[in-house]
Amino acid sequence: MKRTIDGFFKPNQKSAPPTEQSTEEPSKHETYPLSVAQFPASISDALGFAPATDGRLIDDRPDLDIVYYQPYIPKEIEKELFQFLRCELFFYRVQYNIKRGPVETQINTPRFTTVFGVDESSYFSPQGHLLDAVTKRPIPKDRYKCKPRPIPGCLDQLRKITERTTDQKFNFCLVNYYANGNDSISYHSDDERFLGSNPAIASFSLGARRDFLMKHKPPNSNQKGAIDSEKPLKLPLASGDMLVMRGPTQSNWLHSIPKRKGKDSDRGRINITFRRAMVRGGTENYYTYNVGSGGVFKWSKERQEMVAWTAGS
Ligand SMILES: O=C(O)CCC(=O)C(=O)O
Ligand SMILES: [Fe+2]
Repeated sequence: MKRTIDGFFKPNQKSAPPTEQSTEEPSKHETYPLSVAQFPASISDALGFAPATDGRLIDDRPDLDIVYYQPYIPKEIEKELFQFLRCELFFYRVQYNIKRGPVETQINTPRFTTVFGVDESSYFSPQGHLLDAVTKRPIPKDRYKCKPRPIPGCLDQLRKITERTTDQKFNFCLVNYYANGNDSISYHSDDERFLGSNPAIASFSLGARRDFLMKHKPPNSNQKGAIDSEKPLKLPLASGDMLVMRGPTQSNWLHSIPKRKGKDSDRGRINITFRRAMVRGGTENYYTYNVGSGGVFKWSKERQEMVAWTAGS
C-alpha cells in the first residue's frame, strides 16, 4: 500500500532504521556518465509522510502567488536526503558565450547544475527509449540536438509526490548545487515561452540556509508607482523547505539567491526545481544551460568537495 497521508502521522523517529543502500537496481541510462542509486528505505518510507507541514499561501503583494512549505521534507530525513543527492548526482559547471551587439562575453555559471527530463512532445519508455507523445513510436533522430536524460528513480519519486501536493504535472527536474556562499543565481524569472503561461514551479531546498530574494519587475512606463524601489521580499530558505511559485508570479517577479558571507557560507546547498516544458525548445534550452559541453563533476567524500570526474575514476 502506498503511504500518501499528507502530514497526518509522524514516523517514529526512534525506530528509524540506519541508512542502508537500496536493494533496488540503480537508475542507468546511455546518457548518464554514472548510474544513480535508488533512495534507501529510510528516505523512501519517510517521504510517504511529506509534506511535513501545511503550505502557507503568500499572495499579499501584487501578482504574487506562492505556497511556502517550512518544511516539506520530514525533519528526520532532511540531512540524509541532502547527503544522498550530493553524493549520487553528477553535475556540470556550464560556460557559454553571450553576444551583446558586437561584443561576445563568456559567462561562467556561478554554481553547479544538472538537468533531467524531456518536454511534452516526447517521453521515455520504461526501457529508456525516447518515444513520440502522439505516435508512441521512436522519435525522429533529428528531433533534439541535445541528448535528453530520463529523470532517475530517486528524483522521480520526489517528482510524483510533488505532483500530488501541487496538483500539477512536471516533466523536468533541474538541480543546482551551491558549493558555498560564493555560488549564486542572479535576478531572473523562469517565464520562458516553452513553459506556457502562468507556469507552476516547485522548488526544494536542502543543506545550507540561503536567502531567496524576490522583487517585482519594473512597472511599464504607463503604470503608476515605483514597485522596483520597494524592499525585496526575503524568504530564508532552510533545508527541507519547498516553494511553489505559480499563477502570475513568474511573469511579474524576479528572484535570486545572492552571494553571502559569514555564518554557514562554507556549507553546500542543493536546489531542485520541477517544471513542465511544453515544447522542444525547452529541452534544448535546459540542456544547453544546465549540462553544456564541459566535464562532469562528482562529490568526493574524501575531499568533501565536487571534483572533476573522468570515466574509471
Ligand atoms: O536555488 C534556488 O532556490 C533558485 C534557483 C532558481 O531560481 C533557478 O534554478 O531558476
Ligand atoms: Fe529561477
